[in-house]
Amino acid sequence: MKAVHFGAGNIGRGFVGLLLHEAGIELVFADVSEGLISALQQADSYTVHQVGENPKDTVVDGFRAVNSAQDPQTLTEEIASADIVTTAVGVHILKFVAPAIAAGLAARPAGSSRVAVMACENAINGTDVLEEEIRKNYEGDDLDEKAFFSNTAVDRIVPAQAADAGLDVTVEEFYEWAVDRTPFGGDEPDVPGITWVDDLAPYIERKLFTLNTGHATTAWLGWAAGIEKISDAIADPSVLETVEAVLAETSALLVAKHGFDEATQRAYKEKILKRFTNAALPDTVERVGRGPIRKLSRHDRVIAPAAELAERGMSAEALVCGSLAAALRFTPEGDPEVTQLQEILAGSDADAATTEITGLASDHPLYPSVREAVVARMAEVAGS
Ligand SMILES: NC(=O)c1ccc[n+]([C@@H]2O[C@H](COP(=O)([O-])OP(=O)(O)OC[C@H]3O[C@@H](n4cnc5c(N)ncnc54)[C@H](O)[C@@H]3O)[C@@H](O)[C@H]2O)c1
Ligand SMILES: O=P(O)(O)OC[C@@H](O)[C@@H](O)[C@H](O)[C@H](O)CO
Repeated sequence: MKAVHFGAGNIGRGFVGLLLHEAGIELVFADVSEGLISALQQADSYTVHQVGENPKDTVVDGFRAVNSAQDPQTLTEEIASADIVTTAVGVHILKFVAPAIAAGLAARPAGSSRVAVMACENAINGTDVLEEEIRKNYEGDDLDEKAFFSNTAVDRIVPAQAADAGLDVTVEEFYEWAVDRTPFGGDEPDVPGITWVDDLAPYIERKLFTLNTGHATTAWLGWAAGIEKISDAIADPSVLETVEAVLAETSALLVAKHGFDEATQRAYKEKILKRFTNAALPDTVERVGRGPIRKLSRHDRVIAPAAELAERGMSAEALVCGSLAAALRFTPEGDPEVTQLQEILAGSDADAATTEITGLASDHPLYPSVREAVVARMAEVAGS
């Protein structure tokens, strides 16, 4: 069995690639970073260093690597004979990898088995986004004979790696890769690291609205407090207090919407907060807070749960006054989305900015409180 994995970054090497390798699957990385690809091509192996209470090193070897920008022919051939295609590139990048996947699928001989395509991104139904882009790019009318598409939820904290780490990756011990079983029709590959589920929606939302909402809030508030590491940020009592308030709101939504048992959700949240405290993991508020435009978009970790809470007449005050307000004030250098967000806040009127940032319609019940937070930040930007 063979997998082509797009994105040989932190999650690619430290999680998805590792689990595919451990399942005995032939692994091919595809990435646009020439330095990374040539390092992978020259290396026999790399090591995944698990840090925390149970440190462990795992060697990954036997992989190949293709530069997807410079060697489309090889990439097409690899996909044409693969069984699995996965991605961990960022949800906004999926449209750029879709043409290569479409070309590889089109090159598969008629009658060959169908490829399982799975996007492993932090987004609700990222594979649906990828599938739509592949369908736009696929030449022919037999795509459904060549591939099927399955949504996933991936969870493992993999920080940005030290400059001298080479290909090695430092990761936390915990991981969960939940995959929608239904498109596999009873023929799931034997990947011991995968948790197969019949209804993925609750898993995706529980992960995104607990871990990622809490993580982002910790990062944005930590950054405002001048803190560099996530483990230090969550140790700050005022940061923790707000994160707890935010997660009380998202937990209430998850319990009401998906019927999670309250005690189970509480334990899930507590375990996540403990993961944030892992001081052996060199994770930073800049990495976790990155991409505020994506993170504040309508279906992501802040506005999606807040909007659903408001629609149900439940409180989203901490999400708006804690998470959103801190995100609007998150201004590290070097993140294009930070620059874009501050430009929107400096240049638009309040209604245009509110809608552009959050995607909320002006008649949505969450809109007035979000607009108020935007107006407060616009006043600061105008006065600075
Ligand atoms: N790091 C984590 O803790 C974590 C955990 C769960 C999910 N995720 C998600 O996984 C995805 C990847 O995150 P990451 O932390 O590994 O980021 P990363 O920046 O370490 O890796 C992304 C990789 O994608 C490559 N890439 C960019 N454009 C590409 C293209 N057009 N074709 C092929 N490769 C391309 C980059 O060169 C990079 O190597 C994101 O969606 C993220 O939200 C991350
Ligand atoms: O990758 P992002 O930018 O969507 O979110 C940053 C972190 O919250 C994220 O990478 C977590 O570490 C990860 O989702 C843990 O499973």
